[in-house]
Amino acid sequence: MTRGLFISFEGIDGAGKSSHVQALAEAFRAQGRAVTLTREPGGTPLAEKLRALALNEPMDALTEALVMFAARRDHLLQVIEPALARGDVVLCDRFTDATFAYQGGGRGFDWSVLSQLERWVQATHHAALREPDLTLLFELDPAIAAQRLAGARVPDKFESQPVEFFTRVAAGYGRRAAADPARFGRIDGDQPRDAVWQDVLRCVRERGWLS
Ligand SMILES: Nc1ncnc2c1ncn2[C@@H]1O[C@H](COP(=O)(O)OP(=O)(O)OP(=O)(O)O)[C@@H](O)[C@H]1O
Ligand SMILES: Cc1cn([C@H]2C[C@H](O)[C@@H](COP(=O)(O)O)O2)c(=O)[nH]c1=O
Repeated sequence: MTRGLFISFEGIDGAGKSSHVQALAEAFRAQGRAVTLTREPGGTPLAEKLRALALNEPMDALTEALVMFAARRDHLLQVIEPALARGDVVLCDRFTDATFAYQGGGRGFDWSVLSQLERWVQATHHAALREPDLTLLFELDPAIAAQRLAGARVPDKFESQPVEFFTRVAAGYGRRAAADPARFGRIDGDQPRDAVWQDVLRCVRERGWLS
């Protein structure tokens, strides 16, 4: 049976990851793979309710981290693990690196507490610590990301944060990538869309997952 693959997409708000999630799903399907396309926070009815709270209601950093991990636990058990067990390619728009980047980097919440929560939440019957096989990290200067988002949509609680917040979020992502460089494909988001897409394809092809 084909082994499941777990790929997450990360970056500060406005870094330009979203359209590439759909395109990568189509590339895998064109080669005969079943794809589960999902997102965090969210991906199940319960986790989508938690998403609405997390993105709209004011709360302290620990509460925010707990809501993200509660949503993740439900999503992992209901969607991600069953899909990987079937042999699907799971493409997830954000996963745990976002909690380290936003709650750890952006909000300044304790990194070691997040690591403990990660170990509890991501231990399942199938894996001692479920993590993506590949994380595509879209990197873009926060000032450019803010310009791209300006006027594009009504900002949520995170998108309304100042550029300095996203500078700390980007540093949080950098810290996660430095700790586990083999898992990360770092993509320069400050390029035309097609060049970004070619970099996405290169990261997946060099692992032998797409021809
Ligand atoms: N390579 C690019 N060059 C210029 N603009 C881009 C590029 N990629 C995306 N954009 C534009 O930037 C904005 C943000 O893109 P997108 O929604 O894909 O970002 P995102 O990383 O998914 O953000 P979020 O996580 O907040 O949803 C959109 O208006 C999109 O059209
Ligand atoms: C998983 C996760 C997400 N966030 C933040 C990051 C974004 O601002 C929103 C999600 O919005 P998107 O448009 O779907 O990217 O939530 C977070 O703060 N912590 C997390 O763990």
